Amino acid sequence: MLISVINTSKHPLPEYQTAHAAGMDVRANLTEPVTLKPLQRALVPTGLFLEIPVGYEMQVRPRSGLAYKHGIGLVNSPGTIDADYRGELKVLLVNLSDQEFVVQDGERIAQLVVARHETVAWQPVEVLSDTARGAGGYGSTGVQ
Ligand SMILES: O=c1ccn([C@H]2C[C@H](O)[C@@H](COP(=O)(O)OP(=O)(O)OP(=O)(O)O)O2)c(=O)[nH]1
Repeated sequence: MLISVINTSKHPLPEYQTAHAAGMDVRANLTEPVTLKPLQRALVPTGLFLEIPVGYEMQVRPRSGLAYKHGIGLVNSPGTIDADYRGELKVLLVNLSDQEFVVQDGERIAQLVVARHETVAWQPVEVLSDTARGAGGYGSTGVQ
């Protein structure tokens, strides 16, 4: 699919690293590095402005390498980019490690997955259909 994009960053557009990857790695666009102390968060700019087709959303997801090696995640994982959003795409990083982490300009900080979504209209009713599960949840079938 095609997504219209304005790239005000000094970096290449997000790209798939392998032929069948689901996520495109997106880069930080910084004038100076951002230091994240343990448990600190930061809204990191990308310099990208998108027009996602109606009926689709973009999910901003963590990169497992950054998570595993440095404890870097997303506060709002996954972030949701709406089709009608015209502002700058930003990434809400959090440092979940016990050591400082420095985000460098151009660093691949997250990945972007585009997905179709439905738009719901509610149908209020008095009764829902019976199922074997009923109201069971939260481990009702066992936890192993
Ligand atoms: O990680 C994110 C999450 C959101 N956004 C942008 C795009 C999205 O369309 C908009 C609103 O996001 P969301 O709906 O998650 O925010 P909200 O807290 O519900 O705020 P709002 O009242 O503005 O919808 O902010 C980002 O750039 N990065």
